Amino acid sequence: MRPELSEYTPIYSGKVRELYEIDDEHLLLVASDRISAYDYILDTPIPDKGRVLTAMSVFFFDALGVPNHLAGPADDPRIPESVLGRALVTRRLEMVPVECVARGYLTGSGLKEYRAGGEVCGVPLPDGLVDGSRIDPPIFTPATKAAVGDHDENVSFERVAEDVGIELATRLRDLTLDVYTRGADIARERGIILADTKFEFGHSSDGDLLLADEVLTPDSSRYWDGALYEPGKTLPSFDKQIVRDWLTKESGWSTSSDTPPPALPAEVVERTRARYIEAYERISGLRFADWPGGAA
Ligand SMILES: N#Cc1c(N)ncnc1-c1cnn(Cc2cccc(F)c2)c1
Repeated sequence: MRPELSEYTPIYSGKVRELYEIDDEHLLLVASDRISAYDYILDTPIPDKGRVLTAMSVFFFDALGVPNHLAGPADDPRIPESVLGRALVTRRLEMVPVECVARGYLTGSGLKEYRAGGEVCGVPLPDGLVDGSRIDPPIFTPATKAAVGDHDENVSFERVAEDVGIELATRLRDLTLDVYTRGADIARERGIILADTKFEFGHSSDGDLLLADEVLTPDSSRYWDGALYEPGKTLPSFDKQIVRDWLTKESGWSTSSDTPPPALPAEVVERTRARYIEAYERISGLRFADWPGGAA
């Protein structure tokens, strides 16, 4: 008999995820079906989004073999039936207050910084790069965790070293670039570009540095369709472009509108759900139908 979610103490609620306390040593990390676009949490959920992203994290935790915070399998008996498949039992860590970002392609806030000064987080880049340019080797572009609703602030490696010490900063950078590179290689072999990603790390009570949070999901990363890749052409998001295009080209809503986006039509919801499942099945080589939880 599985416990009820109400038996656990909620300790954090993010835009699309929640964190609960199971006991002194363990947390329950829950991924919702909520989707964000243009800094809004949309009214319409995407069925199975939470389960697909949880499955992707577990695939990469297993595939990359990096010491991590997972404390049980996807069907751990401590996981309530109501969130089975979209929740994981983790060890409670002392989180390192750094958003560990790796970029293998120039876009987003990195492109903005580059255009302003030819560098990203203090890392100089060659002249002449454009949106979508490959950055090879990938670069470590950390950020400080923003308050809820704010954007993270990009900072230099030197600032991270001031905050957490040079030894830990160096380990964070090396681990971030190594895990990103191996994850990007796995995705690229399947025709999907992992442009950038954000990791979080924490220390266990034994003092071990462990990879935490979600790993290489479409919510913590930018995924592009490799078949569409062209430097200089703004690349559509593999998972969110269907929603973005409907909102800005068909719904009558605009990003400059001061009203929240409208509800999504069923057809957009279903196509988006299919994109998440496609990304998971292509990258992992596994069938989403075999993942726990879902419609009884
Ligand atoms: N992972 C992890 C973790 C851990 N293993 N131990 C202690 N704290 C955290 C922790 C704290 N904030 N977050 C972000 C986060 C993740 C998921 C859902 C949310 F609502 C918020 C993660």
